[in-house]
Amino acid sequence: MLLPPELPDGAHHVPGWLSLEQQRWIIGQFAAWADGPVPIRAARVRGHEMSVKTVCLGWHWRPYQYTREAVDVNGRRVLDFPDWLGELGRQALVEATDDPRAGDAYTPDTALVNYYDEQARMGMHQDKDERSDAPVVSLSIGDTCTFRFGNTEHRNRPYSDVELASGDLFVFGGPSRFAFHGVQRTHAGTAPTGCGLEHGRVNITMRVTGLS
Ligand SMILES: O=C(O)CCC(=O)C(=O)O
Ligand SMILES: [Fe+2]
Repeated sequence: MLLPPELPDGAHHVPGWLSLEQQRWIIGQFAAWADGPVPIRAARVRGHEMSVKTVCLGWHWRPYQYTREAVDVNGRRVLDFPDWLGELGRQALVEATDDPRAGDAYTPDTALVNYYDEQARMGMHQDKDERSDAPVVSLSIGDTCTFRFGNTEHRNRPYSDVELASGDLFVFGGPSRFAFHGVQRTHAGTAPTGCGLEHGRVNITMRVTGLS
């Protein structure tokens, strides 16, 4: 029998957490977010465009800083972080951790919404531009990807390769909040019918910036 990979403390994978109807609805929102006021774009890291395209809510992220205005795109303020997304984040924490209080104090104020085409990847990195150790809640829709979740020390082993499919929830908090992670590849043609996306993968990570 193939057992799911073991994850370090603070990391949780909940397959199929979002219904197809929720996935479709979120993709409808994504289509509007991607149009602007700050259109979706590939952020530049040390002069190179990332293969992933990103649109942000609440705070605009660019390597390696958050601002209210998208100074590296068109200078406009990003859309507000929606209340429904924060509510979903609190539910996600409760269900991922099996702790009914886990969401009580969770008030994410930014979401990075990434679009991966079949070539896109994301190298191993830590999410550490936030001034908060509150958990990151990640939702995936569309094609399955191979997500590598590692340790807080470096990019190398030990790590676990997890297949994140459409509707899956992944949470990393506590001792895993600053673990290295990345997307090794996406698997073209694996998005389920009815998820709202025919090609590619959308990932939403909500975070607490700790900024005001
Ligand atoms: O696409 C994913 O599953 C992870 C995205 C990610 O690590 C990030 O946006 O920092
Ligand atoms: Fe990340």
